[in-house]
Amino acid sequence: MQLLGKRAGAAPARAGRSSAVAKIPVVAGSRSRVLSTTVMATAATQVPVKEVPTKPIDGQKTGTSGLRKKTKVFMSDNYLANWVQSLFNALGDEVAGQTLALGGDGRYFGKEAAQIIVKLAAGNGFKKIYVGKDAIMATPAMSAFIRRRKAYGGLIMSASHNPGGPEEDFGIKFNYTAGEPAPEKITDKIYGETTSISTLKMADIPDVDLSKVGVTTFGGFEVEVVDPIADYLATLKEVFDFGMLKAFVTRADFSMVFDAMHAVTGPYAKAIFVEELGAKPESIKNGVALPDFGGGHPDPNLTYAHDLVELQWSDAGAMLGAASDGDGDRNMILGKKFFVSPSDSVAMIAANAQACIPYFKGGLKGVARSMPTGAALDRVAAKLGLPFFETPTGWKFFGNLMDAGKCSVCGEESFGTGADHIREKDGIFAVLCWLSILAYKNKDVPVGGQLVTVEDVAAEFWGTYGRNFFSRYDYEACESAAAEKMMDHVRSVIAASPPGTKFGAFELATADDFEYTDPIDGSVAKGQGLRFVFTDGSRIIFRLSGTGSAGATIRMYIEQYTNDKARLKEDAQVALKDIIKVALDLSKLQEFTGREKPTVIT
Ligand SMILES: O=P(O)(O)OC[C@H]1O[C@H](O)[C@H](O)[C@@H](O)[C@@H]1O
Ligand SMILES: [Mg+2]
Repeated sequence: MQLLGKRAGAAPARAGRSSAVAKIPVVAGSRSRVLSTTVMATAATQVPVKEVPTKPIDGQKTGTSGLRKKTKVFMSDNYLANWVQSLFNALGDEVAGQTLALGGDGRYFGKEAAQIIVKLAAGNGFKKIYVGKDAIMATPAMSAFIRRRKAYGGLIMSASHNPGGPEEDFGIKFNYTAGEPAPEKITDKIYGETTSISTLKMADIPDVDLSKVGVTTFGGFEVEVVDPIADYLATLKEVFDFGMLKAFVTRADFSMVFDAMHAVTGPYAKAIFVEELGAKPESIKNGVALPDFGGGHPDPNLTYAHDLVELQWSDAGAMLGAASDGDGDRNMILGKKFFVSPSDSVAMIAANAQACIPYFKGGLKGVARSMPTGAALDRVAAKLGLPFFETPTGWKFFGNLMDAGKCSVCGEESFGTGADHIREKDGIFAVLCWLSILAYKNKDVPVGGQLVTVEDVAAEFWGTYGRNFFSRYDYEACESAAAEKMMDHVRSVIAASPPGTKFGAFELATADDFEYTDPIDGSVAKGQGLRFVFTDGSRIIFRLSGTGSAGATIRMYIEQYTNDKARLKEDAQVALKDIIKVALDLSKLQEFTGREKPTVIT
């Protein structure tokens, strides 16, 4: 991937400085006035700029998905401004005259943060910033927006599925020109800049009213407040057959429930499922987006989306149950009394995509999954003769493959599913995929007939491919030193275990610390997870999470394959009991961490 000058022809303007006294007409909403100022102005946009002294702040290193910290930390001193200025410094001259997009998941501090970022964008020579109304834009919607509007990049204010509010988390990340999370080459550079930053370039302009769609200009700088849903919806309409979906969703014998967890997808779900596809308004649960997500933990998994799980396991359960996370990129898919493991979901989508989804009607270019993700997708790739890629954890690793036309559908065990229509994982996309599969498979079933269910789709898949039982145990907020010691111990077990070593009934084929060489740009990512692969294809993997915000989160991933027809519907925890014991024994996890039980089981 070419880093800088990616859209070289687009904006030759330079952010040179002019210290001339500037008389700058300002139109802010209905107000119109003239600012007289002696501060510097960008040559590109003729906006007055204050150079505000600042000092480096420790610990501004970007993790798996941007910078995430406690909201109070983000609100303190120049914490947010330092990071954003460091980003602009890292991008250098490239930003002058460019267009930026901005939005977030609506969490606490988002609107205030947006005002700071607008001023920094103007002060650093951008000529335009799009801001989602009320500073809102779901992560996949931002990716779609950047691509449709050919923006230079976008800033997403989100800590994803982490709780929000004054005592909880805030976050920010940068997505680049193709709508993809910034690659490590950029995030490393940003971090470098945070350690030596001395000046913030803040435009001396008033706050913008973000509650109304419209354009406000300050000299040559433009702020356009946009509907955060329209572009995303337009992209989804290019992927799916909305006519077929509407006909299915409005069937009297179909029901769905989507739990927005009081996070950003509430308004999107209303616009897409209810207004476009005709789902009943009561299909959307917790649809009002709140700055603290109603005090919840907006992570769509069996633990945190428990209201939805309870509903789906009750007699009132819908045919399709789904949930999305804080910023709308994750998804969980449920049938009636049935959970689709994310590793299976991506494989089932890939297996059915060509028949059920217009965007894929020419077939898939290739598929990819992250290393710890269960290997059902591998079997689909083999059967369909598709290129297959195994990447490290983190959506950013799919970007190059997609840009190079090598990957159409990809997914992660961490409730992420997506495709090359954008460069982020996409919760609502996954739900629309499942709706498309159900609509297609039921197209000849008369109303009142025996509908093909989510569980039937899974059973058909397992019947064809066999089943990769998968489970992930999370041990959240462990003491960091203890977690590191455990990982060191596992490394020593790997070093002492040649192929053929027996672990209980399992015979080791290979064990390593996963390393990935990007086939497109040759970049190497090391230390991406300690894995044990056994001769029957079973796997045990240990990683430390890159997204936690307190202590260390240990993730233990377990997988075992069967094509024994009698066992296909077994409960995963029962099927995996023996290998889970092997994993706990070999890692001495309980001994090192003092944890008897995981905090989350997927
Ligand atoms: O296991 P972690 O490092 O916490 O990452 C878990 C997940 O976090 C985010 O959602 C990233 O976008 C994913 O790509 C990643 O799989
Ligand atoms: Mg997310």
